[in-house]
Amino acid sequence: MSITGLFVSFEGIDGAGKSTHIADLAAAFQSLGRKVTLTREPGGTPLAEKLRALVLNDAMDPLCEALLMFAARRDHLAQVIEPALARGDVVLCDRFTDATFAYQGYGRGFDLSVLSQLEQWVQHLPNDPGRLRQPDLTVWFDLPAQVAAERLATARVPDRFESQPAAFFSQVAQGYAQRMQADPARFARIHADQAKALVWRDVRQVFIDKGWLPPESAA
Ligand SMILES: Nc1ncnc2c1ncn2[C@@H]1O[C@H](COP(=O)(O)OP(=O)(O)O)[C@@H](O)[C@H]1O
Ligand SMILES: Cc1cn([C@H]2C[C@H](O)[C@@H](COP(=O)(O)OP(=O)(O)O)O2)c(=O)[nH]c1=O
Repeated sequence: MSITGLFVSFEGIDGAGKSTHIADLAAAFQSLGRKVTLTREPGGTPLAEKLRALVLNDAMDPLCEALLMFAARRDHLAQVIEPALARGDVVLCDRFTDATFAYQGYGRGFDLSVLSQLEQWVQHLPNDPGRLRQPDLTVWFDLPAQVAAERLATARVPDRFESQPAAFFSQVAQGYAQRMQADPARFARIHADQAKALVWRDVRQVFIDKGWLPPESAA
């Protein structure tokens, strides 16, 4: 019997807590005997990691930024995500296309219709060009921009996005809210302004409710 692959993306402004919980989810799936592909965007392949280094560090205009995000995504889908899903893996991806709409679209103010067109070109399914590859579930860590800034102040050296002012992240958060409104069935919104253990409890519950993790395996 073939196992169905699962594609889960994790979203939220920088410092929202995605990385903190993705590793625990991977462990929960692995303890069930599932093979997990843990990956991230921009990045996930040698080429896409090179594009990541450029886009996080070098100054460029918003179109260039959007094109590089989708170029990295194209390679990532072809080399990592599609093969992993075909094998039946659980793919846990730290950010995907919602981030491009939220950061380049709502944060930078770039034309959303151009982003939609790029999404069509890059994400059509190899065997079914009429359909787009989208995550089966997107976990959105929703955290006020001010709280995220406080967490990051002590956590790491900021990159080109992390050094943006709180107003930028409020726009990005609005972008995530719009994306969720457009496709509510795909999203699970997590109230990330809680202690880590409570955020983990809520994240875990989303997967239990989907029937993807049994309650006892994730305790
Ligand atoms: N619920 C939480 N409460 C307080 N600090 C947290 C919480 N979740 C994560 N952090 C801390 O905030 C920082 C950013 O978390 P991280 O998981 O790297 O965010 P992201 O991957 O979304 O950018 C880290 O130092 C992390 O330890
Ligand atoms: C995937 C993606 C990320 N980004 C930005 C968001 C983040 O600031 C940055 C890198 O994301 P991320 O890997 O989440 O960084 P970190 O682990 O350091 O929090 O790239 C975009 O602007 N557009 C995109 O399409």
